[in-house]
Amino acid sequence: MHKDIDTLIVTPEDMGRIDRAAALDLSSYGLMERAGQAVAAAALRRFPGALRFAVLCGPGNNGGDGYVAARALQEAGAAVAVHALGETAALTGDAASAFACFSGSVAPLSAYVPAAGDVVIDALFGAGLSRDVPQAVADIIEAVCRKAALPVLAVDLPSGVDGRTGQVRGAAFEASATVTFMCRKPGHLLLPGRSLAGDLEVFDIGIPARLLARHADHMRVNVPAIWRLALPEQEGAIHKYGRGHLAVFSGPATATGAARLSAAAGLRAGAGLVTLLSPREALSVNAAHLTAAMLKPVDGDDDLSALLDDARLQTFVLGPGFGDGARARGHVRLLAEGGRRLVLDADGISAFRDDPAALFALFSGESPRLVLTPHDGEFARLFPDLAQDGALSKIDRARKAAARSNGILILKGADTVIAAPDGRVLVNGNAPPWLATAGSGDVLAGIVGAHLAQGMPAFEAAASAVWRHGEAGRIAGEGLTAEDLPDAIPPWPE
Ligand SMILES: NC(=O)C1=CN([C@@H]2O[C@H](COP(=O)(O)OP(=O)(O)OC[C@H]3O[C@@H](n4cnc5c(N)ncnc54)[C@H](O)[C@@H]3O)[C@@H](O)[C@H]2O)[C@H](O)CC1
Ligand SMILES: [K+]
Repeated sequence: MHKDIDTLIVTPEDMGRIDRAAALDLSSYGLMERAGQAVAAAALRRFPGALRFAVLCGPGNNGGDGYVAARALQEAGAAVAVHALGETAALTGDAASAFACFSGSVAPLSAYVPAAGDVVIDALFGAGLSRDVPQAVADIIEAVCRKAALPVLAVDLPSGVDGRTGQVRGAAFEASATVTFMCRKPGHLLLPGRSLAGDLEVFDIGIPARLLARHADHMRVNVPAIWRLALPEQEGAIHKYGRGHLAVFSGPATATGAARLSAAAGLRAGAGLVTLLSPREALSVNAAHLTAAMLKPVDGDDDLSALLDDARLQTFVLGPGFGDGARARGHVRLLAEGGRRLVLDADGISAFRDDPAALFALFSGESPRLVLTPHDGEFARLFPDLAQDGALSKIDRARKAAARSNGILILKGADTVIAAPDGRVLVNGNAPPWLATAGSGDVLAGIVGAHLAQGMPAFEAAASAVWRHGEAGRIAGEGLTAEDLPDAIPPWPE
């Protein structure tokens, strides 16, 4: 994976480790000073019309950033009201130093009365939030966000958002913007944290990149730089078999549309050839709607076995509109035993709900050639224990599921997570909300299949497919239907 730190995602726990390591070489108060100054600068830049900045400071270093910001705002000539949660005498370390440098008055949090023209600087809790927010904080959040509807600038994270999971602990501010330091945290990217954070600014407070790289896990934002080197060759006229042959299983005559969407997306995403494998009873309905894709009859395992004699057929999509669970299981077994690469989606996933271990056993023990594309409901069918474990973030769930299945997980949603068995994880961020429409997943499965067919490694094939799918959603625009998506799949990024 590429080495840039701008795409790194760092858990609050790892960030704490990084801070401590940085404090060996640098002044940790210096880091806080830069953090607080950056918050003040963002506040002045974003809210030039503010009548007053209400800086709400918590008991830890997030509060410390708040005191630095309050001082900087005051020095800039802005009106500032500072309110503290808990006793300021109990502040320790850098937060105590920041408080000592602030010369204005500090009132209790409970005394804050939101006023029109206020901009709230939320420095109550950041990376150190360890439990649900106290009732007094929930009340202030209600007063600020719901009753007074004031703009909020959050320091590091909106208070109440768990930086590790993006989940709300009791209540959370809804910020117009958030200033965080060095790297994004999972809570900035996973929902609902992502929408509560508003516009995110990542400010460099001077922690050396080598420390970030040394302590960070293998979590990143899904950007083209990560998989660009794994893109298929684009040069010259490549023979259509050279661009790979993708096969997509169709459902019965009453449910063929989903597979055709996958097939159309596969062609647009660059597969040289796409063949729809259709039950005989659905051949005519499929034939009536296909132009560029080819069509072959497959009813049972015997038909499929015969087809697998063709070594050019290496990549399959099974699941969209497929229906029949028993048939799906039989086909998946043949494909696995035949060493094929498989995108398993929708009904293909559900087919293994009674015995997920049987699926994982089929694809165990070698480099991943299974890509699973569940939404949350399908995920719970294969990984019920992970789905129910409230302590896990979406990143944790995808990662554990990838390790267990020896497959690439695309755990779908507006904050899709892509995970590999070796621990690599990407969080996707380019999907517009209107991409969540019927058939959208079928298109994604087809793009993943096309990338696999072109020889990309499974993780990179999946990540780039999720990204192109998101771009297609943007290009097709609001109000799109899934039928619009294949034509909107963009070329590979430069
Ligand atoms: N490199 C950086 O990112 C830097 C970040 N800085 C800021 O420091 C905070 C993290 O500070 P920390 O003291 O670890 O945590 P918090 O201030 O978020 O809160 C800890 C504090 O609050 C108590 N607490 C936790 N949860 C609750 C709760 N639900 N109810 C009541 N009290 C709670 C806990 O016991 C502690 O006392 C980071 O976010 C940045 O803003 C630094 O400026 C340096 C560089
Ligand atoms: K905060």
